[in-house]
Amino acid sequence: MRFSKMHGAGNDFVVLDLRDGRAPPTPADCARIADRHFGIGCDQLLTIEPARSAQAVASYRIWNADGSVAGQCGNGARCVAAWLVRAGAAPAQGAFSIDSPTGAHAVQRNADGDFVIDMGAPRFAPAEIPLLGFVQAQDAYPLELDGRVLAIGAVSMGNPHALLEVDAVETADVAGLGAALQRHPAFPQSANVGFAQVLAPDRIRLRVYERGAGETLACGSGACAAVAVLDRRGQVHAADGVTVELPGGVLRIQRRADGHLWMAGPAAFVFEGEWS
Ligand SMILES: N[C@H](CCC[C@H](N)C(=O)O)C(=O)O
Repeated sequence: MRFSKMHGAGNDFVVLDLRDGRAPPTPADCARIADRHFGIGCDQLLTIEPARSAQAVASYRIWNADGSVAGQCGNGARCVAAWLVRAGAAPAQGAFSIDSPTGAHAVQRNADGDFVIDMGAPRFAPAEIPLLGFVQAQDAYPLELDGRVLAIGAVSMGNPHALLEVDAVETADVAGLGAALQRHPAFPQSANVGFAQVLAPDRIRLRVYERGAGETLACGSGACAAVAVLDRRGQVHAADGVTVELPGGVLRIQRRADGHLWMAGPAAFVFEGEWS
């Protein structure tokens, strides 16, 4: 089966074209493809499939490296958009729409050639994250972890996110705290755990310990989640745009008048291949 290897700010993907209706790989196949020694290697596998909504040019689905299914992938959405343009299935400069597992997303192109994706409105209601043990949305939730009570932000971008503020991302215990929070009973569907350092109202640094993949070099929905939580706390001004510096690259997130977060960033092709 032919595949494309791509990345968005270092978050890397194997992309499969299933628009002919072929069945998607099983979770076990996804994990094998994602394996960086016995397979091709990627953080997530993306399948491109026929559109599910009338206005979209195609739809996509997302599997993490461990074979688990995800509801959203921001870096993956930009790579899907770039893939569709190169395949001639979407306009190179105009706007179009793609269907993610959790809804349709408008796609635009900015002057730098980056893809700009409408990632939708953040969902803060605990029931939508999901987050157990709380009813009302809060700026931070007191969660006990290893005998300490941490103030955790939580939000859904179509997938669950937790957020910890840190003084310096370099020294954050990303793997330790990330894995522990993913196992916390408050997150019944686990979570992508972001570690954010606020530099200014328009600039943050972020590392993300992703559900089903571990720490990645970038997480698009995680960048949106961090900006959403910090914006709600008044620590960044998302309406003016926030630059999110991740280990693999830079994303720009802006809240528009309708409350949706639009994410701009790169999408790169690395190579094409044949999966036997
Ligand atoms: N690990 C995520 C899916 C990939 C998200 C990330 N790669 C992005 O760019 O948003 C989850 O299980 O919800």
